[in-house]
Amino acid sequence: MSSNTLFVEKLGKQVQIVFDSKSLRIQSDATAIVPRQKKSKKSRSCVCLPTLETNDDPSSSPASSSLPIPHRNILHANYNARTNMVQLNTLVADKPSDPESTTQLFKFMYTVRDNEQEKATEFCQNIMTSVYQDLIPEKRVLVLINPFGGQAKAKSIFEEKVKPVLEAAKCKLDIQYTEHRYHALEIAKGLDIGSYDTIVTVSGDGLIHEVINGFLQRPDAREALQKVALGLIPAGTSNSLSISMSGEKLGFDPIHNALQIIKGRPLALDLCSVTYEDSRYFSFLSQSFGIAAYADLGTEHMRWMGDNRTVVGLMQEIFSKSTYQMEASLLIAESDKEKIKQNYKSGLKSSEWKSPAVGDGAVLDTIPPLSDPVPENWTTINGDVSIFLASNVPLLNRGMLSHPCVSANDGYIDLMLVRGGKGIGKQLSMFTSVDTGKHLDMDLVEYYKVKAFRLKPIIKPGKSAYVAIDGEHASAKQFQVEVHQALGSVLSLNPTFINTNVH
Ligand SMILES: Nc1ncnc2c1ncn2[C@@H]1O[C@H](COP(=O)(O)OP(=O)(O)OP(=O)(O)O)[C@@H](O)[C@H]1O
Repeated sequence: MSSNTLFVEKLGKQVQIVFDSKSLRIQSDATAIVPRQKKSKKSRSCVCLPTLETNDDPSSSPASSSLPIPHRNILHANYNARTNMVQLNTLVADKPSDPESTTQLFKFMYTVRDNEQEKATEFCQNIMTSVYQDLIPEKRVLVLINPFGGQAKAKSIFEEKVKPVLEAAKCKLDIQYTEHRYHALEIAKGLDIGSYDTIVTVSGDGLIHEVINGFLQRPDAREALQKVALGLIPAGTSNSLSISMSGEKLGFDPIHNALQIIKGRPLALDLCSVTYEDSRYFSFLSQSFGIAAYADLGTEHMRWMGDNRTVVGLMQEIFSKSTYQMEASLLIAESDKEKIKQNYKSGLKSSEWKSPAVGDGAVLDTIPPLSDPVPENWTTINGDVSIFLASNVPLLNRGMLSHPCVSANDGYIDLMLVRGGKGIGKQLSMFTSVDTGKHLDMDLVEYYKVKAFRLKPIIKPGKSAYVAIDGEHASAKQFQVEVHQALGSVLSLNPTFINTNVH
């Protein structure tokens, strides 16, 4: 695409808008001043559009002009015949050279010169076609907000940071506050899937779990999952899926996540079915037994600590030398840690967008029912463990890169296993390495790629046992898990989870 220029006016002065195959530049607008996002109701400060260099000559080279705004950050362009103005809604990076920079919403409005109305219409249409290409512009979005999520900050995060950005992209918003536990599940289960392009949760991981399960309880589960991608606005304490997609900084940034909803593509996600004797549901994050499950569930009374409570819980368990007894059987695809690392690295290099799985109807398991004997080709491990932690995401918490070789859609569950009796010192050094993923290289850490597993907790007299599925309490009875490759999807700007820099 060759560069395309529109001359417009602001306060009687000429401004030049240049749009090319990479970016949009607004030149000679010394008054590009817009209100900064409100910090409090009282303050309303202003901020100038960052410029590389000011230049008053509109015919000069576009290269020596205002800061380029990349296509990804252009939300909307429109010519309004009634007001005779063009409006350009964009996100501008606070630190343009930093790929992890925060951004702010900027709206530019200019008067179109006489006899240039047709050109202005075409100019804006061209911008919209180029910046959206095969993506859906002006998405129809169902927003579910847990008013109590993330220490009750979800509402203000949405109203103050996210809604203005989605509205600037002219998304059509239906906003619903969840009123009780499982409300989000009921909404997803009864959703008219032809009415929305995406369903967005403003919450922690709990609401995401409910939406996925609501879809999977429908007779048209697969169609629902294919048609309505999930969108995330992190407003919980851990936000495990969000940080696994965007990293610990951007994974908590509401504006980055709003952009992900507007400009993201469906990133296919492996989901797991979890089956007990009398129930079956789906998990998108983790299945845990042992001290990590205790850290999640036995520390609810320490919620005021935020995500630090899990670290405190782990320390309690290590120092009290806790172990947990179980019988587990694994359908192992790979058990060699070096091979797992090599496969992860080569998968990351050749990463392309993988489409969510196609199909229709309900999602059935392929492994034998729980009442059948364990198949002969499964590997059984009996005894005491300190950690049995299966995951579909690399980062289960900030600073907890427990599963550095997870791929979003390779069709495997990553299992980290630490057997019992490994000593306080070794376990402590494992936990101090888990933030970088280096614990993987320690002998006490076993790491498997599995297709399915069966786990039977054996509760020791006088002791509690915890099973956590997606960080929530689950029954400590026998259950089994099977992974379903690329069954779900979430809107993402990247075709993979974060690069965990495995060596
Ligand atoms: N109005 C409501 N009243 C009570 N519970 C609710 C309501 N809306 C949602 N919930 C429940 O709150 C649970 C937790 O929600 P969510 O994951 O959004 O927040 P969080 O617990 O703060 O996040 P995290 O799991 O990351 O700590 C969900 O399981 C959901 O069922």
